Amino acid sequence: METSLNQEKLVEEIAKRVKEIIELLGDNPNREGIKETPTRVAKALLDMTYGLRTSQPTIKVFKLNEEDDTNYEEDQLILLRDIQFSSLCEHHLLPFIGKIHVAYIVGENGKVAGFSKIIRIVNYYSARPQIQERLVSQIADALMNSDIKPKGVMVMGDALHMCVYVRGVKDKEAKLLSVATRGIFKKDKALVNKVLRMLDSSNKSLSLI
Ligand SMILES: Nc1nc2c(ncn2[C@@H]2O[C@H](COP(=O)(O)OP(=O)(O)OP(=O)(O)O)[C@@H](O)[C@H]2O)c(=O)[nH]1
Ligand SMILES: [Zn+2]
Repeated sequence: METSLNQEKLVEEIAKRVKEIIELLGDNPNREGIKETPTRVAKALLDMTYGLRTSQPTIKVFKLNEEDDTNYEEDQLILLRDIQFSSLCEHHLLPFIGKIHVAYIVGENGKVAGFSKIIRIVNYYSARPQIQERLVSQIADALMNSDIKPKGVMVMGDALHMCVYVRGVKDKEAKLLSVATRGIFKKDKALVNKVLRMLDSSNKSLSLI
């Protein structure tokens, strides 16, 4: 984690530059309403990019069948849906916000990931300048390379990009959907479609084949 000393220095240095930007934009950075803004912006930027300065959270795993004799289904499909995320588009440093869905097939070791740890991974890779396609790929790789050693992973992002919403083309409806597949999901299109149906059984157009 960042030390508070580093954090204070960073806030100070970034705030200095934000103050200059406010001036360049034509506002008075010393007026009452805005004089604390450079510090607030600096803190917000640091908060939204903490993933650049910290290491990836550990994915705690549990072994199915460790303490009981339940006959767990082989190749169990696990889907975490509707993980809300916000990230910063690397082209404009504006937020993109939406949902990430993560599916995986339990590997031969019978290990599963702690639910919250996957959300921590989503948050971690979101907390940096990003593009959505890289975000879903990094989450997929983090799970594939973790101790759960799944047979496959599928990560889907569904987000509104503020750089498209508030500026440029100003499209307020367009959402970007991106999917990263690893392992068995690369070969088994029926499995991919099963996940898509689970995510939205009412929207048949989500089918990829
Ligand atoms: N594929 C993808 N594109 C993104 C993402 N975030 C932003 N973009 C796009 O990245 C592109 C950057 O294009 P540029 O032409 O360099 O930027 P620009 O002049 O601001 O483009 P406009 O947005 O069209 O005004 C734009 O088309 C953005 O919509 C993302 O996560 N994935
Ligand atoms: Zn952008």
